[in-house]
Amino acid sequence: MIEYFKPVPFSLFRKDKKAFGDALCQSFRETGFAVVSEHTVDQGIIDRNLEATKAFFALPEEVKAQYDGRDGGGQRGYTAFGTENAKGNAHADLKEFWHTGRDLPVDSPYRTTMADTPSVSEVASFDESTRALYNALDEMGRQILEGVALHLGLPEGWFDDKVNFGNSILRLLHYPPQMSPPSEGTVRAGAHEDINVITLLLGAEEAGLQALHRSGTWLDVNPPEGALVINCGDMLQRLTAGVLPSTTHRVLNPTPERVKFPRYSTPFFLHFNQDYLIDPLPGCVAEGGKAEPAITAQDYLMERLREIGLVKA
Ligand SMILES: O=C(O)CCC(=O)C(=O)O
Ligand SMILES: [Fe+2]
Repeated sequence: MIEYFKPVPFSLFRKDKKAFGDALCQSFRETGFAVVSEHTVDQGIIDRNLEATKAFFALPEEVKAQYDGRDGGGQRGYTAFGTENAKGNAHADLKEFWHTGRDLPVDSPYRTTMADTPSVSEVASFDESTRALYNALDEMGRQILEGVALHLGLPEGWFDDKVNFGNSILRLLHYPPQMSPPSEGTVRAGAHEDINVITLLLGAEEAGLQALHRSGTWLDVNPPEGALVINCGDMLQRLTAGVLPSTTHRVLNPTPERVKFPRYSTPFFLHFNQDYLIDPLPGCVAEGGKAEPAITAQDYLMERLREIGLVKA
């Protein structure tokens, strides 16, 4: 029997980057997902972020509503419970979330499309601890992409100048406890694909995350304590002509024993720079991939945000 999501230790990256990239991408090719153990994101940074996350979501609804990011397509700040729906899904997900974006230099040309993140005054450590986690996951993602580049036969730094000012987003997710059963057909997160290049996910130890294998089976993604879940998004799929697939995934409602427990998970959606033209890699097309027309990261993002209801058509 195939063992899906066998953790790939990040220590291998330091010994042999190509071997790390191959192990990671072998898992991506099979399921679109991989689990990375021994990652180097500082535990203190993770803990401080989680503490600030819990404090923020515990604030009164009207306080959180001051940070509503709906005008900007939900790309920064707060999105209330019951707002986002997965593409093609009639029901909104049973979650609320916060988005922290990149802290750009004052004179950055990317400011025209990338808004600042609101500062949260009610939780003293919020701005600092979310920024620290954003930066740590940004760096971790850059290193993961070195492995991906080597696997694809590209120079190891190939992604560096294509993601260094990317519109990457740290999402703090809160799925509240479900003391009474949710209405028919609603789930914590409906089946969807991620839009970005890769996603680095912390906090998936609380069960519920599943990935749809191409055989049609939903696979439980149950990372060991302290591991990172990494998955390919649509932009990486498009770049690799489908060789590294953006796999459909969802978060199920808790089992009866776990209904009292909230779920806090933290995906970091790593994006390309907005002006990067996503053009399929010739090597992947030669491998038998299916090429789609080139599109800029910004145009692609807007197309997808309309589909999930965060930007009105
Ligand atoms: O909460 C999770 O484990 C996954 C969340 C997710 O897939 C998303 O927000 O895109
Ligand atoms: Fe997702």
